[in-house]
Amino acid sequence: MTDPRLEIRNIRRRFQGREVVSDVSLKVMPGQVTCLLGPSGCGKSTTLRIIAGVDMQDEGEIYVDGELVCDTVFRVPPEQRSIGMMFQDFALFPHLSVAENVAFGLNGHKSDKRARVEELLDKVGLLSAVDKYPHELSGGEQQRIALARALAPRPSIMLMDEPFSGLDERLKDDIRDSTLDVLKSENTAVLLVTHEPHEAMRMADEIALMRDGRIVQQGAPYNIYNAPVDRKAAAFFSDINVIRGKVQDLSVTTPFGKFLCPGQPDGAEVDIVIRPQHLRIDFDRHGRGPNPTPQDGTPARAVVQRARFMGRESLVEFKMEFDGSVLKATVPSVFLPKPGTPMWLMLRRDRCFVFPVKDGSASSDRV
Ligand SMILES: Nc1ncnc2c1ncn2[C@@H]1O[C@H](COP(=O)(O)OP(=O)(O)OP(=O)(O)O)[C@@H](O)[C@H]1O
Repeated sequence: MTDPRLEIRNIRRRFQGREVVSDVSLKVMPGQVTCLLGPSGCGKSTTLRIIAGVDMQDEGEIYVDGELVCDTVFRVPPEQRSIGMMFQDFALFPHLSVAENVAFGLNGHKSDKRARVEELLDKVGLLSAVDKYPHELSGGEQQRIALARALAPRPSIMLMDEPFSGLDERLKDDIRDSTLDVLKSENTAVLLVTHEPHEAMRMADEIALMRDGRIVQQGAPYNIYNAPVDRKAAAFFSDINVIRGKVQDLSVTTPFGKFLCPGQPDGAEVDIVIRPQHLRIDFDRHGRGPNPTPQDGTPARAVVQRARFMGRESLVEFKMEFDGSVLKATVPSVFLPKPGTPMWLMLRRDRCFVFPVKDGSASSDRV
């Protein structure tokens, strides 16, 4: 098996006695994009700065292609780590042309440098801007030039810290996709920091979900989304519904019948978590609903509280007849039943997550 292009092991960093990076380990393979995803202040940027060599860990090691580049005694200087960087403010040099900006970190023959500059400008779709100056370019174009500049010296690793945050919301997805194409064509190993789940899902081969200085879950976007490690991890990617119950004889009673909770002792509290898109809605037939099915379980009667059109989907809030709790369901396209309409809800049991309630996890879903 090939060595990871980048590997960090057991990194810790403390500021004024407070640990902000706690035992973080991860690997990035060549040609792979790993996203370090988490809320503001969880330690993402600090981790990236340590890898770049502009900050120093208190414990742990960093390896590039299997070679140690930094532990707490040995340290390869940042400029010798073959690491490219793109941070939030990717400021180009205003007095240099596009070509000069991209060539900035390049050594060697003038003709070789020019060839590399043109190759990269072609890849980012801005060969025609070669002689322009940064002020003549839009924000998105400047971002693409900054990407070309960072990639020009062929770094084996690219570190990107919220590189799209300054861009117009409507441009972001296009620029993310074209950036990804360029990064893949260069076979660079990328570690991208973001607090936006959508960005991580769109860009990443692998997501490392970070919370309070620790990586709490790591895996392919599909797995992180569909098998979250806990309630907060589920809530980071979408709105969630939470049905809390107490275990009795290995099961919990809910508006949708009994849920099996193997391994949970009597009296233990559990949260049954379901995303709004996994609730199914059916019509009321004079007080009767659809028949139970093995997959959807028992339907539960509910009354529409309110319905809103959200653009791609409609969000409908229901009050459950069983216990007065409120559950949210999303429906593709336009579905706006009137408040007070009785309906039936079913939930895909294979899409529910059951988590034991930990002390202190009562109300907040902040990751
Ligand atoms: N040089 C420093 N001195 C003291 N505290 C610091 C320093 N750098 C970062 N911190 C603290 O460490 C914690 C983690 O910061 P960091 O910038 O790594 O988080 P982040 O997840 O990247 O957040 P954001 O997305 O807001 O940048 C924060 O509480 C921050 O205030």
